[in-house]
Amino acid sequence: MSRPVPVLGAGGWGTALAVAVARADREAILWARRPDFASRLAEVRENREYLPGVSLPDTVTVTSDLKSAVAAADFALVVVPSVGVPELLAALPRELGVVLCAKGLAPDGGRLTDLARELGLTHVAVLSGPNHAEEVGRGLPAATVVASADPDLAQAVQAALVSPALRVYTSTDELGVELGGVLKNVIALAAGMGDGLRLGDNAKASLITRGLREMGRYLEALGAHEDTVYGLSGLGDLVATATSRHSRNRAAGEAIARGESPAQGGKVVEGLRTAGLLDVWATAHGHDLPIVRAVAKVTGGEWTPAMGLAHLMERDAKPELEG
Ligand SMILES: NC(=O)C1=CN([C@@H]2O[C@H](COP(=O)(O)OP(=O)(O)OC[C@H]3O[C@@H](n4cnc5c(N)ncnc54)[C@H](O)[C@@H]3O)[C@@H](O)[C@H]2O)C=CC1
Ligand SMILES: O=C(CO)COP(=O)(O)O
Repeated sequence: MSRPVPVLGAGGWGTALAVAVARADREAILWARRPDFASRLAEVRENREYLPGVSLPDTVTVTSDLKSAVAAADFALVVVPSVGVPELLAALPRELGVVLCAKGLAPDGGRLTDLARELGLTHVAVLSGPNHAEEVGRGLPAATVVASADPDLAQAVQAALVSPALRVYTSTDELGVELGGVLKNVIALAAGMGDGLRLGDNAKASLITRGLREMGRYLEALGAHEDTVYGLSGLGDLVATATSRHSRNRAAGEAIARGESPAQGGKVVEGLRTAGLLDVWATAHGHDLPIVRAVAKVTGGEWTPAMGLAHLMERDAKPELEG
C-alpha cells in the first residue's frame, strides 16, 4: 500500500495540494504550524482563512506534530512561504525526500534547492506551474511540473498527485523550473502595476512578452535548459499570474499603483521579497534585468510606479532579439 503524503504548510497552496493528493487516491497528512489552527481545521474540514469554499476529503488528516507527520513518509511536499522554508527544512529527517513548492528564494538570495542540500537533504525536487490554489482546490483542470535530478523522486511525486483534474509532468531541469516560478512573481507585480495605472492590453501583452525574455536571459545565465522558460513553470505560470484575478502578486502591484498597501490579507506575496534579492544579484553579476529593477525600486519605495514605467519605456532603442 502507498504511504500517506505529508503536506507541510496549511496555507492556500498546501491545502489545495492535500486535496489534490486525496483526489489522486492517496492519503494526505496536512501539517499546520499552529496547534490551534490545526485543531480548528481538523474539526471544521475547511480552511476558511486561506482557501474558503473547499472541503477537506476524509483521506486528509490534519496535525501540528511535524515528527509524526513525516514519520512514515518517503517524501514530503514543503509548502510554506520561502521565509519559513529554512527553519522547516532544518527540522526534517535528512533521509526524507523534499519537494519544494514555494516560489521564492533563500534569505541570501540563493535557491531553496541549494539550501536544502546544504542542510544535508539529498533527495530534492521542486513543483511549479500555473496553479492557483483556488482553482486546483476546486478540481478545475490544471497542469504542473515536478523537476528533480532524482528521476525516482520525480516519478513518485507525479504518481502521488496525478488525477483527471491535474496533469503532472516531470522534468530534470530543477533549476529552470524552480527559478521560473520565482521570476514570474516579479513580472506579475509589474503587470499589476500596469493594471493599477490603467495602461491597457497592449502594455500587458508587451510586458508579458518582454518579461518572458527577461526570465529566459536570467535562466540561461544560471544554466537552465533553454526550453524550460517556455514550459508550464515559465510561460504558463507567467500568463496565469500576470492575468489572474486570483494572483496576490498581481493584486499587490495594482494596489501599489493606486497608492494603497500591497498587503493581501495576511497571504504571502513572494515577489515583494524576491524583487530586491534578484536586483541585488543582477547588479552584482552585471546582468540587465530591467523589469526586475523597476519592480525592486518601486516596491523598495525609491521610485513611483510612473518612474518604473519611464525606466522601461525610455531605454535605448534596440533590435527585439538582442537581449
Ligand atoms: N496560493 C497559490 O495559488 C500558490 C502558492 N504557491 C507558493 O506556495 C507558497 C505558500 O503559499 P500559500 O500557501 O499560497 O500561502 P498563504 O499565504 O496562503 O499561507 C501561508 C501559510 O504558511 C504559514 N506560514 C507562514 N509563515 C510560516 C513559517 N515561517 N513557517 C511555517 N508556516 C508558515 C501561514 O500560517 C499559512 O498557513 C508560496 O511560496 C507561494 O508562492 C505556489 C503555487 C500556487
Ligand atoms: O503561483 C501562483 C499561481 O501559479 C500563485 O500566484 P500568487 O502568489 O501571485 O497568488
